[in-house]
Amino acid sequence: MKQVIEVENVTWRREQKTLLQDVTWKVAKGEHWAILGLNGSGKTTLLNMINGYLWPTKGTVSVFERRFGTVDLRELRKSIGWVSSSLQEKLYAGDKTQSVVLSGKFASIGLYDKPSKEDEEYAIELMEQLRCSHLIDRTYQTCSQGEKQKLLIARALMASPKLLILDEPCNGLDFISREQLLSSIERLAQRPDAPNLVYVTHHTEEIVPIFGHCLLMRRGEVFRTGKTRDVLTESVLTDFFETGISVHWHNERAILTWTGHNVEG
Ligand SMILES: Nc1ncnc2c1ncn2[C@@H]1O[C@H](COP(=O)(O)OP(=O)(O)OP(=O)(O)O)[C@@H](O)[C@H]1O
Repeated sequence: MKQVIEVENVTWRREQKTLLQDVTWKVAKGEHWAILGLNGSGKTTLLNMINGYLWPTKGTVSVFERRFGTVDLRELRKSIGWVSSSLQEKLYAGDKTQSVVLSGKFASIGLYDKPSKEDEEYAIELMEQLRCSHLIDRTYQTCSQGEKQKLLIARALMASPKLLILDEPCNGLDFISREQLLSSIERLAQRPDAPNLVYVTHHTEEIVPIFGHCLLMRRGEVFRTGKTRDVLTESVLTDFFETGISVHWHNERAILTWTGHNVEG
């Protein structure tokens, strides 16, 4: 398997609105991508399409070289982890943290099947890797936002996905928790069995060096794809945001400053 995602000339229309317009995006095995775009630019719509929850009006979508329309989507989804705090925030309130992680093995909310000893050990191992094993025996609702995000990533990893989508995982995190979570994600990418990562964010400084490629979405269209260093430049971002942007690289992360005047508050 060489290609993980192949979205070709995809258009999606809903209620006379074109929400995705001729989107082409390819992710090869081993690449980790960041997706950047303003609110409403179509990022979630695109991810829904990759998970087979939406069907393109035009164009084709293949994941793991299997074209939608010819595959069992439920089977395929077992290989895709999607971590989105807004989706899962309320679901596990009273569950023990390790049960939340373990339930990822069964793609269930709550734990209904009896896990094997190996599964239990693997859940603990993942919690250790994500530096959240100290939370064992606590209930999910008592964990902080940053701790919950780590648990949800560990949960997604329980199913050994080949593709892991991290949808704004640093939302609501304080500075330290954010840096800790980014370090966990970097360590995860260095594992020999690491899944391909897709990281959705509004903040370029969260795009750590493991994200070698970047997709810019604007108004339902692909504005630019390419190597992160070629995409996160002053000239590209000034065009993209339609206002003056200066870019300063620090620890191989792009820090943006607004220098333009044509944005109204
Ligand atoms: N089912 C739908 N019917 C009509 N419009 C929709 C539907 N789903 C999304 N939209 C619209 O499509 C546009 C793109 O939405 P989408 O959620 O993909 O953006 P996004 O880039 O993920 O935004 P954000 O960064 O705010 O999460 C928005 O204008 C949204 O209101």
